[in-house]
Amino acid sequence: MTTHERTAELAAAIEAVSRAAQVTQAVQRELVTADTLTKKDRSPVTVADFASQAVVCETLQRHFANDPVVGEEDAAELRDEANEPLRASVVEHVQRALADIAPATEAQVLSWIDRGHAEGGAKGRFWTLDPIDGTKGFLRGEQYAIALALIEDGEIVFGALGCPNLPSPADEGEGLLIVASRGDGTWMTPLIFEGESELQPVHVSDIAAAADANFCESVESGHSDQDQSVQIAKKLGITAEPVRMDSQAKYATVAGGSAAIYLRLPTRPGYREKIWDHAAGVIAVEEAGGKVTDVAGKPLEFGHGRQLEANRGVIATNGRIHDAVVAAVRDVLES
Ligand SMILES: Nc1ncnc2c1ncn2[C@@H]1O[C@H](COP(=O)(O)OS(=O)(=O)O)[C@@H](OP(=O)(O)O)[C@H]1O
Ligand SMILES: [Mg+2]
Ligand SMILES: [Mg+2]
Ligand SMILES: [Mg+2]
Repeated sequence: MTTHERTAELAAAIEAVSRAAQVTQAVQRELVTADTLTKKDRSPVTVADFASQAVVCETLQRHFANDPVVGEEDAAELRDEANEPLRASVVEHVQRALADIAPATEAQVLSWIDRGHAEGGAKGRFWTLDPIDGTKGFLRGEQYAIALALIEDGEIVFGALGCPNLPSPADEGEGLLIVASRGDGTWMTPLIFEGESELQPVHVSDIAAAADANFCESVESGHSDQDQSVQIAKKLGITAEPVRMDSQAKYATVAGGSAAIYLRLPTRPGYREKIWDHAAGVIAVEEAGGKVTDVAGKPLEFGHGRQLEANRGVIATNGRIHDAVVAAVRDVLES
Protein backbone atom coordinates (compact mmCIF):
# COMPACT_ATOMS: atom_id res chain seq x y z
CA MET A 1 0.00 0.00 0.00
CA THR A 2 1.46 3.39 -0.91
CA THR A 3 1.14 6.61 1.04
CA HIS A 4 -1.67 8.22 -0.90
CA GLU A 5 -3.80 5.11 -0.64
CA ARG A 6 -4.05 5.66 3.12
CA THR A 7 -6.36 8.71 3.02
CA ALA A 8 -9.39 6.56 3.95
CA GLU A 9 -7.51 5.15 6.96
CA LEU A 10 -6.48 8.67 7.97
CA ALA A 11 -10.07 9.97 7.85
CA ALA A 12 -11.48 6.97 9.74
CA ALA A 13 -8.76 7.05 12.42
CA ILE A 14 -9.13 10.79 13.01
CA GLU A 15 -12.89 10.37 13.33
CA ALA A 16 -12.53 7.37 15.67
CA VAL A 17 -9.95 8.89 18.00
CA SER A 18 -11.56 12.33 18.23
CA ARG A 19 -15.02 10.85 18.91
CA ALA A 20 -13.46 8.64 21.61
CA ALA A 21 -11.71 11.66 23.13
CA GLN A 22 -15.05 13.48 23.44
CA VAL A 23 -16.30 10.50 25.46
CA THR A 24 -13.26 10.21 27.71
CA GLN A 25 -13.22 13.97 28.37
CA ALA A 26 -16.96 13.92 29.17
CA VAL A 27 -16.41 11.05 31.63
CA GLN A 28 -13.52 12.93 33.18
CA ARG A 29 -15.67 16.06 33.66
CA GLU A 30 -18.73 14.21 34.93
CA LEU A 31 -17.45 11.21 36.88
CA VAL A 32 -13.90 11.89 38.11
CA THR A 33 -14.21 13.75 41.44
CA ALA A 34 -11.82 14.80 44.17
CA ASP A 35 -12.79 11.57 45.97
CA THR A 36 -11.92 9.28 43.06
CA LEU A 37 -8.25 8.91 43.97
CA THR A 38 -8.59 8.86 47.76
CA LYS A 39 -11.34 6.21 47.54
CA LYS A 40 -9.35 4.22 44.97
CA ASP A 41 -12.50 4.25 42.84
CA ARG A 42 -11.63 2.97 39.36
CA SER A 43 -15.21 3.09 38.04
CA PRO A 44 -14.78 6.32 35.99
CA VAL A 45 -11.87 4.92 34.00
CA THR A 46 -13.75 1.65 33.57
CA VAL A 47 -16.71 3.50 32.00
CA ALA A 48 -14.37 5.56 29.79
CA ASP A 49 -12.31 2.50 28.74
CA PHE A 50 -15.37 0.54 27.55
CA ALA A 51 -17.12 3.54 25.97
CA SER A 52 -13.95 4.58 24.11
CA GLN A 53 -13.41 1.05 22.74
CA ALA A 54 -17.08 0.88 21.61
CA VAL A 55 -16.88 4.22 19.79
CA VAL A 56 -13.58 3.44 18.04
CA CYS A 57 -14.74 -0.05 17.00
CA GLU A 58 -18.09 1.29 15.69
CA THR A 59 -16.26 3.89 13.59
CA LEU A 60 -13.78 1.35 12.21
CA GLN A 61 -16.61 -1.07 11.41
CA ARG A 62 -18.52 1.65 9.53
CA HIS A 63 -15.44 2.45 7.38
CA PHE A 64 -13.72 -0.95 7.14
CA ALA A 65 -16.31 -3.63 7.87
CA ASN A 66 -13.91 -6.56 7.53
CA ASP A 67 -10.90 -5.29 9.47
CA PRO A 68 -10.20 -7.20 12.72
CA VAL A 69 -9.31 -5.22 15.87
CA VAL A 70 -6.86 -6.26 18.59
CA GLY A 71 -8.25 -4.18 21.48
CA GLU A 72 -7.27 -4.16 25.14
CA GLU A 73 -10.81 -4.58 26.49
CA ASP A 74 -13.70 -7.03 26.02
CA ALA A 75 -17.32 -6.86 27.21
CA ALA A 76 -17.43 -10.04 29.36
CA GLU A 77 -17.38 -8.10 32.63
CA LEU A 78 -20.01 -5.67 31.35
CA ARG A 79 -22.41 -8.49 30.43
CA ASP A 80 -22.44 -9.67 34.07
CA GLU A 81 -25.89 -8.99 35.63
CA ALA A 82 -24.25 -7.47 38.71
CA ASN A 83 -22.73 -4.74 36.52
CA GLU A 84 -25.99 -3.24 35.26
CA PRO A 85 -25.23 0.31 36.57
CA LEU A 86 -21.78 0.29 34.92
CA ARG A 87 -23.28 -1.05 31.67
CA ALA A 88 -26.00 1.62 31.66
CA SER A 89 -23.40 4.36 32.11
CA VAL A 90 -21.25 3.01 29.24
CA VAL A 91 -24.27 2.73 26.92
CA GLU A 92 -25.37 6.29 27.74
CA HIS A 93 -21.93 7.74 26.94
CA VAL A 94 -21.66 5.79 23.69
CA GLN A 95 -25.16 6.88 22.62
CA ARG A 96 -24.21 10.52 23.15
CA ALA A 97 -20.98 10.16 21.16
CA LEU A 98 -22.76 8.51 18.21
CA ALA A 99 -25.98 10.55 18.34
CA ASP A 100 -25.37 11.90 14.82
CA ILE A 101 -24.92 8.37 13.39
CA ALA A 102 -27.75 6.18 14.72
CA PRO A 103 -29.45 5.37 18.03
CA ALA A 104 -27.27 2.67 19.62
CA THR A 105 -28.81 -0.22 21.53
CA GLU A 106 -27.20 -1.91 24.53
CA ALA A 107 -26.63 -5.07 22.48
CA GLN A 108 -24.84 -3.09 19.76
CA VAL A 109 -22.60 -1.31 22.27
CA LEU A 110 -21.54 -4.66 23.78
CA SER A 111 -20.92 -6.15 20.32
CA TRP A 112 -18.75 -3.17 19.27
CA ILE A 113 -16.60 -3.60 22.39
CA ASP A 114 -16.25 -7.31 21.61
CA ARG A 115 -14.96 -6.51 18.12
CA GLY A 116 -11.61 -5.98 19.89
CA HIS A 117 -11.12 -9.72 20.44
CA ALA A 118 -8.81 -10.43 17.46
CA GLU A 119 -5.51 -12.21 18.01
CA GLY A 120 -3.29 -10.35 15.53
CA GLY A 121 -0.31 -12.22 14.09
CA ALA A 122 2.20 -12.11 11.24
CA LYS A 123 -0.18 -12.26 8.26
CA GLY A 124 -2.89 -9.91 7.04
CA ARG A 125 -4.26 -6.59 8.19
CA PHE A 126 -5.63 -5.60 11.61
CA TRP A 127 -6.01 -2.54 13.85
CA THR A 128 -4.75 -2.43 17.41
CA LEU A 129 -6.44 -0.22 20.01
CA ASP A 130 -5.74 0.99 23.52
CA PRO A 131 -9.00 2.84 24.32
CA ILE A 132 -7.35 4.54 27.31
CA ASP A 133 -3.62 4.14 27.76
CA GLY A 134 -2.40 5.45 31.10
CA THR A 135 -5.50 4.59 33.11
CA LYS A 136 -3.77 5.88 36.25
CA GLY A 137 -2.99 9.19 34.54
CA PHE A 138 -6.66 9.47 33.54
CA LEU A 139 -7.76 9.09 37.18
CA ARG A 140 -5.21 11.67 38.33
CA GLY A 141 -6.36 14.12 35.62
CA GLU A 142 -2.90 13.95 34.05
CA GLN A 143 -1.68 12.41 30.78
CA TYR A 144 -3.46 9.57 29.01
CA ALA A 145 -3.85 8.58 25.38
CA ILE A 146 -6.21 6.92 22.93
CA ALA A 147 -3.92 4.83 20.75
CA LEU A 148 -4.91 3.28 17.41
CA ALA A 149 -2.62 1.71 14.82
CA LEU A 150 -2.94 -0.34 11.64
CA ILE A 151 -0.67 -3.36 11.17
CA GLU A 152 -0.16 -5.18 7.85
CA ASP A 153 1.83 -8.41 7.67
CA GLY A 154 3.46 -7.62 11.02
CA GLU A 155 4.47 -4.05 10.13
CA ILE A 156 2.87 -0.90 11.59
CA VAL A 157 1.76 1.15 8.58
CA PHE A 158 -0.40 3.83 10.18
CA GLY A 159 -0.99 5.28 13.64
CA ALA A 160 -3.22 7.82 15.39
CA LEU A 161 -2.39 8.89 18.94
CA GLY A 162 -4.83 11.16 20.75
CA CYS A 163 -3.51 12.92 23.86
CA PRO A 164 -6.42 14.92 25.34
CA ASN A 165 -4.31 16.61 28.04
CA LEU A 166 -1.29 17.62 25.94
CA PRO A 167 -1.39 21.19 24.60
CA SER A 168 -3.17 21.71 21.29
CA PRO A 169 -0.90 22.82 18.40
CA ALA A 170 -3.33 25.57 17.34
CA ASP A 171 -5.12 28.30 19.24
CA GLU A 172 -8.42 26.62 18.66
CA GLY A 173 -9.34 23.16 19.82
CA GLU A 174 -8.37 20.92 22.68
CA GLY A 175 -5.67 18.28 23.09
CA LEU A 176 -3.14 16.88 20.62
CA LEU A 177 -3.66 14.32 17.87
CA ILE A 178 -0.58 12.81 16.24
CA VAL A 179 -0.94 10.80 13.04
CA ALA A 180 1.79 8.90 11.20
CA SER A 181 1.85 7.01 7.91
CA ARG A 182 4.67 4.64 6.93
CA GLY A 183 7.11 6.19 4.48
CA ASP A 184 5.31 9.52 4.59
CA GLY A 185 5.83 11.26 7.94
CA THR A 186 4.23 12.28 11.23
CA TRP A 187 1.82 15.22 11.71
CA MET A 188 -0.13 16.90 14.47
CA THR A 189 -3.49 18.62 14.73
CA PRO A 190 -5.85 19.60 17.57
CA LEU A 191 -7.68 16.52 18.90
CA ILE A 192 -11.08 18.13 19.44
CA PHE A 193 -11.98 21.08 17.23
CA GLU A 194 -14.77 22.68 15.20
CA GLY A 195 -14.47 23.01 11.44
CA GLU A 196 -11.30 22.48 9.43
CA SER A 197 -7.81 21.98 10.80
CA GLU A 198 -4.47 21.61 9.00
CA LEU A 199 -2.03 18.79 9.70
CA GLN A 200 1.39 20.19 10.67
CA PRO A 201 4.59 18.11 10.28
CA VAL A 202 6.28 16.80 13.44
CA HIS A 203 10.04 16.15 13.81
CA VAL A 204 12.22 14.66 16.54
CA SER A 205 14.85 16.71 18.38
CA ASP A 206 18.11 17.23 16.43
CA ILE A 207 20.51 16.98 19.39
CA ALA A 208 23.63 14.95 18.58
CA ALA A 209 24.96 14.26 22.10
CA ALA A 210 23.08 12.06 24.58
CA ALA A 211 24.33 14.26 27.44
CA ASP A 212 22.07 17.06 26.12
CA ALA A 213 18.96 14.87 26.16
CA ASN A 214 15.83 15.18 28.23
CA PHE A 215 14.41 11.76 28.89
CA CYS A 216 10.94 10.60 29.79
CA GLU A 217 9.73 7.53 31.61
CA SER A 218 6.63 6.07 33.31
CA VAL A 219 5.10 7.62 36.39
CA GLU A 220 4.56 4.14 37.86
CA SER A 221 7.79 2.49 39.06
CA GLY A 222 6.09 -0.89 38.51
CA HIS A 223 6.01 -0.24 34.75
CA SER A 224 9.65 0.75 34.26
CA ASP A 225 12.70 0.42 36.52
CA GLN A 226 13.41 3.97 37.71
CA ASP A 227 16.55 3.11 39.72
CA GLN A 228 18.24 1.71 36.63
CA SER A 229 17.18 4.72 34.55
CA VAL A 230 19.02 7.00 37.01
CA GLN A 231 22.19 4.95 36.46
CA ILE A 232 21.76 5.03 32.67
CA ALA A 233 21.26 8.80 32.67
CA LYS A 234 24.41 9.18 34.77
CA LYS A 235 26.41 7.00 32.38
CA LEU A 236 25.25 9.16 29.45
CA GLY A 237 26.12 12.39 31.31
CA ILE A 238 22.48 13.50 31.41
CA THR A 239 21.89 16.09 34.12
CA ALA A 240 18.26 17.04 33.40
CA GLU A 241 15.67 15.41 35.68
CA PRO A 242 13.55 12.71 33.97
CA VAL A 243 10.12 13.82 32.80
CA ARG A 244 7.65 11.34 34.31
CA MET A 245 4.52 11.10 32.25
CA ASP A 246 1.76 8.51 31.94
CA SER A 247 0.89 6.73 28.72
CA GLN A 248 2.04 6.93 25.09
CA ALA A 249 2.11 10.73 25.56
CA LYS A 250 5.82 9.86 26.12
CA TYR A 251 6.15 8.76 22.47
CA ALA A 252 4.34 11.95 21.39
CA THR A 253 6.88 13.95 23.42
CA VAL A 254 9.83 12.25 21.68
CA ALA A 255 8.18 12.54 18.24
CA GLY A 256 7.67 16.27 18.80
CA GLY A 257 11.24 16.85 20.02
CA SER A 258 10.52 17.98 23.61
CA ALA A 259 12.44 14.94 24.85
CA ALA A 260 15.06 12.91 22.96
CA ILE A 261 14.71 9.63 24.90
CA TYR A 262 11.87 7.46 26.24
CA LEU A 263 13.11 4.57 28.40
CA ARG A 264 10.92 1.65 29.47
CA LEU A 265 13.06 -0.80 31.44
CA PRO A 266 11.74 -4.26 32.34
CA THR A 267 10.69 -4.68 35.97
CA ARG A 268 9.37 -8.26 36.17
CA PRO A 269 11.12 -11.01 34.16
CA GLY A 270 7.82 -12.55 32.96
CA TYR A 271 6.10 -9.35 31.75
CA ARG A 272 5.45 -9.03 28.02
CA GLU A 273 4.57 -5.63 26.59
CA LYS A 274 1.17 -5.40 24.84
CA ILE A 275 1.09 -4.34 21.17
CA TRP A 276 -1.59 -1.65 21.84
CA ASP A 277 0.69 0.01 24.42
CA HIS A 278 3.27 0.79 21.69
CA ALA A 279 2.16 0.52 18.04
CA ALA A 280 0.76 4.06 17.54
CA GLY A 281 3.61 5.65 19.50
CA VAL A 282 6.33 3.69 17.70
CA ILE A 283 5.27 4.74 14.19
CA ALA A 284 4.83 8.35 15.38
CA VAL A 285 8.47 8.44 16.55
CA GLU A 286 9.88 6.54 13.56
CA GLU A 287 8.15 8.67 10.93
CA ALA A 288 9.19 11.83 12.80
CA GLY A 289 12.81 10.74 12.21
CA GLY A 290 13.49 8.78 15.41
CA LYS A 291 14.28 5.17 16.24
CA VAL A 292 12.63 2.58 18.52
CA THR A 293 14.05 -0.77 19.69
CA ASP A 294 13.85 -3.00 22.74
CA VAL A 295 16.50 -2.83 25.48
CA ALA A 296 18.78 -5.18 23.50
CA GLY A 297 18.66 -2.86 20.47
CA LYS A 298 16.36 -5.19 18.45
CA PRO A 299 13.39 -3.82 16.46
CA LEU A 300 9.97 -4.35 18.08
CA GLU A 301 8.08 -7.20 16.38
CA PHE A 302 4.32 -6.67 16.10
CA GLY A 303 3.52 -9.95 14.32
CA HIS A 304 3.50 -12.35 17.30
CA GLY A 305 -0.08 -11.88 18.49
CA ARG A 306 -1.38 -9.61 21.24
CA GLN A 307 1.98 -9.28 22.96
CA LEU A 308 5.53 -8.28 21.95
CA GLU A 309 6.69 -11.87 22.56
CA ALA A 310 10.17 -11.32 21.06
CA ASN A 311 11.08 -8.14 22.95
CA ARG A 312 11.82 -6.84 26.44
CA GLY A 313 11.44 -3.16 27.37
CA VAL A 314 11.57 -0.22 24.96
CA ILE A 315 14.08 2.48 24.00
CA ALA A 316 12.77 5.32 21.80
CA THR A 317 15.10 8.15 20.77
CA ASN A 318 15.60 10.87 18.16
CA GLY A 319 17.75 8.33 16.23
CA ARG A 320 21.10 10.17 16.29
CA ILE A 321 21.82 9.16 19.90
CA HIS A 322 20.19 5.71 19.72
CA ASP A 323 23.33 3.54 19.66
CA ALA A 324 24.83 5.41 22.61
CA VAL A 325 21.63 4.98 24.65
CA VAL A 326 21.37 1.25 23.81
CA ALA A 327 25.01 0.75 24.86
CA ALA A 328 24.43 2.51 28.21
CA VAL A 329 21.24 0.51 28.83
CA ARG A 330 23.08 -2.76 28.12
CA ASP A 331 25.91 -1.83 30.49
CA VAL A 332 23.53 -1.08 33.34
CA LEU A 333 21.21 -4.06 32.76
CA GLU A 334 24.15 -6.47 32.53
CA SER A 335 25.99 -5.11 35.60
N1 LIG B 1 4.59 -4.57 34.91
C1 LIG B 1 4.37 -3.81 33.82
N2 LIG B 1 5.41 -3.46 33.03
C2 LIG B 1 5.22 -2.67 31.97
N3 LIG B 1 4.00 -2.19 31.61
C3 LIG B 1 2.93 -2.51 32.35
C4 LIG B 1 3.06 -3.32 33.50
N4 LIG B 1 1.82 -3.47 34.03
C5 LIG B 1 0.97 -2.77 33.25
N5 LIG B 1 1.64 -2.20 32.24
C6 LIG B 1 1.12 -1.40 31.13
O1 LIG B 1 1.55 -0.02 31.29
C7 LIG B 1 0.59 0.77 30.66
C8 LIG B 1 0.66 2.19 31.18
O2 LIG B 1 1.70 2.83 30.54
P1 LIG B 1 2.77 3.70 31.29
O3 LIG B 1 3.69 2.78 32.04
O4 LIG B 1 3.37 4.55 30.26
O5 LIG B 1 1.94 4.57 32.32
S1 LIG B 1 2.46 5.13 33.69
O6 LIG B 1 3.33 6.24 33.40
O7 LIG B 1 3.17 4.12 34.45
O8 LIG B 1 1.23 5.53 34.38
C9 LIG B 1 -0.69 0.12 30.99
O9 LIG B 1 -1.63 0.47 29.98
P2 LIG B 1 -3.16 0.80 30.41
O10 LIG B 1 -3.70 -0.40 31.12
O11 LIG B 1 -3.79 1.00 29.07
O12 LIG B 1 -3.12 2.04 31.26
C10 LIG B 1 -0.38 -1.37 31.03
O13 LIG B 1 -0.76 -2.06 29.85
MG1 LIG C 1 -2.07 0.81 27.79
MG1 LIG D 1 -5.63 0.87 28.35
MG1 LIG E 1 -4.97 -1.75 31.22
